[in-house]
Amino acid sequence: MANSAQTQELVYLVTGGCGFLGEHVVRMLLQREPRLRELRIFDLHLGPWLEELKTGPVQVTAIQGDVTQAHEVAAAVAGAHVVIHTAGLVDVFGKTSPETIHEVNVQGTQNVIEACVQTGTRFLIYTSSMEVVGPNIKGQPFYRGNENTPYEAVHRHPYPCSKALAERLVLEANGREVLGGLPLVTCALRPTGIYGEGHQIMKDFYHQGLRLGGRLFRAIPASVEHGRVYVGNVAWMHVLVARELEHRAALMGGQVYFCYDNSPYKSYEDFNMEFLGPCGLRLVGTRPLMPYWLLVLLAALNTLLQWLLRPLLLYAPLLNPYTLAVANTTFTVSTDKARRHFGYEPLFSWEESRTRTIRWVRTAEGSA
Ligand SMILES: NC(=O)c1ccc[n+]([C@@H]2O[C@H](COP(=O)([O-])OP(=O)(O)OC[C@H]3O[C@@H](n4cnc5c(N)ncnc54)[C@H](O)[C@@H]3O)[C@@H](O)[C@H]2O)c1
Ligand SMILES: CC(C)CCC[C@@H](C)[C@H]1CC[C@H]2[C@@H]3[C@H](O)C=C4C[C@@H](O)CC[C@]4(C)[C@H]3CC[C@]12C
Repeated sequence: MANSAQTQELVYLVTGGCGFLGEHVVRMLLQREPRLRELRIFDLHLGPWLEELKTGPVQVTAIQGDVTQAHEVAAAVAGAHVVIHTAGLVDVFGKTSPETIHEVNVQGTQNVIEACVQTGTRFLIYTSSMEVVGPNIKGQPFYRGNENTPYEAVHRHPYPCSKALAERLVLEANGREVLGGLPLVTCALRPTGIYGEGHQIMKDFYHQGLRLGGRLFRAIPASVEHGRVYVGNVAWMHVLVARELEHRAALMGGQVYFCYDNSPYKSYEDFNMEFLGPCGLRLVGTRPLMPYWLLVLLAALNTLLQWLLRPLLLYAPLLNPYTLAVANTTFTVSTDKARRHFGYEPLFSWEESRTRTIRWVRTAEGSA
């Protein structure tokens, strides 16, 4: 909790503060940002857990609002020193229309930028995604790449398209004059696949394994490496960037940083087994049990079914051509840019991240 010996003067706003990552950012700020006076949490859906935070030394203000509504965003931003914009529609399963994804992720981000400019907020941190880079539509591998690795970032899917556009808006806004005449300082953080307490897809795989008698069946070759990063470390990076942006504006303004830690490079499924294994699941097969062409066919069939069933119900399975392409393409990051620019070191070791995640999966056992 905040050390009362230090002056509590800062007001932070976290958009999407009730989401998977947002909640970790909120809790991390309360634990590790002693200069915080007020923490505003802006989200479409407010969680009941916010109540317990309201008894601490920092004023916690919960704001139910929609980033697509410019006036709601401006009211929430007014008077904040720092905005951490994590709100977004994370949908690669076709649950939402491309128009809605664009509206929330792109227009919502534009609204946040304009609110900063109009109200005089100088520091904006945007939660971008690895998918701004890739995997691209050609399925080219990105192997242990960094922020400067050349890669043909071409997308068709609405989610990566929206994240790429929003990231560009944020970076281009760096240096814009805000109310009061000072320049806006922005930067973007690009997590790879985040895991940890609250990771819904991990829970879905867990329950699917339980339904299948404690087994999951390998679908993707073990050689396809997938970048993963622990949610606590992603949150810590956000807190550090927010803290350092003012002092290192010339260096950090307009920059992108991949989020990384010491989580091992593994295939998506093998990585999940690091947690699901100790919870009693087994991954069957050292090689994929189905030929890849059959997975491609099933994924295409799912797209067709989704389209046919749309008037009746929402059919949004995990497997579709896009998720298959992402899962089947190597995308891993190896960089130290965050350490060089703002002194980032992961707060949680791999062992601790793993232990915490296993503990969470176990507690999620009965909550299908
Ligand atoms: N989960 C990942 O693996 C991952 C990886 C890279 C980047 N990201 C990015 O991190 C951010 C957070 O992702 P997450 O996994 O925590 O997702 P999440 O869905 O758990 O959280 C997003 C939050 O945004 C809120 N939100 C959605 N639409 C809103 C709107 N119109 N107005 C206000 N709030 C709205 C949601 O209610 C939710 O609380 C997103 O921007 C996402 O693109 C996530
Ligand atoms: C082929 C099936 C058996 C397996 C399907 C797994 C699939 C649902 C997983 C694989 C990779 C996952 C994505 C990856 O971790 C990174 C991100 C970036 C982030 O911005 C949003 C989430 C997303 C797209 C993950 C979604 C689920 C994916 C596609």
